[in-house]
Amino acid sequence: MLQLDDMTIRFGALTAVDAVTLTAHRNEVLGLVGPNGAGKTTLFNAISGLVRPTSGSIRFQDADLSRMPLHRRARLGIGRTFQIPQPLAELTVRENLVVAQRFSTGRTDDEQIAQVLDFTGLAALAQRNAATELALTELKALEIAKALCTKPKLLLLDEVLAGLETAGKRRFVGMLRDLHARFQVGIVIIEHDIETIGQLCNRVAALDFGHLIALGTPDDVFNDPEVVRSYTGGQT
Ligand SMILES: Nc1ncnc2c1ncn2[C@@H]1O[C@H](COP(=O)(O)OP(=O)(O)OP(=O)(O)O)[C@@H](O)[C@H]1O
Repeated sequence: MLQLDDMTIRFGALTAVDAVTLTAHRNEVLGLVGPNGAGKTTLFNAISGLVRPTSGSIRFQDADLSRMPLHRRARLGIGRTFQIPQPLAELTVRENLVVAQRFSTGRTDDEQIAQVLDFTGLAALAQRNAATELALTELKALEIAKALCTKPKLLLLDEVLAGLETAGKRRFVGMLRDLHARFQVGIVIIEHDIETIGQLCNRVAALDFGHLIALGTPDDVFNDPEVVRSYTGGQT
């Protein structure tokens, strides 16, 4: 479904993503792990169109994304969440969803919005101010709701569970599993919590200094000596 081929992203002298070749299959849940600064968010930015790769290619369902603007990628079915929730100030929860949906599909689908509000547990908060009246878990649910409203085929989730307590995490893992089954959407998730990755992902890709250093089942990847070394800084 998504194919990165030999993709490199440089910021001046810094190589943030280094010759990464990686496929996310239709409907799979792929984890993306690696220490801080490994290049995970930059990889998402390149897929969603915020950053242009220095070289290499990105294909999504046979379309070449390399030079495609942001909104066209969203229209093709690529949805994403951000590490820091970014609700639009002054707007209600529902209005945030309308804006996200219009941006990517060009229209408003009230039924879909109602379904998504319901699914993410935000229906009772639909008229609240999104920027000032939501708790952290609700803001995170809104991030997912905004992405779901765009009717994605592939969801890029950037540390969507970070900062949640154990019970909140458990609830979100359940929601993501339901979402995957109900909306038939493929997921790539950046996540630091090994247990969460194990509960959600079929496969995991590990990055270190921009390199893809391991790819396989969660067990294989987290037991890979190079992955362990990347997290411990060589002190094993
Ligand atoms: N716009 C930019 N300009 C310059 N350097 C950047 C830019 N964006 C990211 N970087 C650098 O690229 C490297 C990879 O950053 P990135 O945010 O992709 O890492 P990450 O794996 O997502 O880390 P974290 O887990 O901390 O979010 C880092 O060294 C970062 O400082």
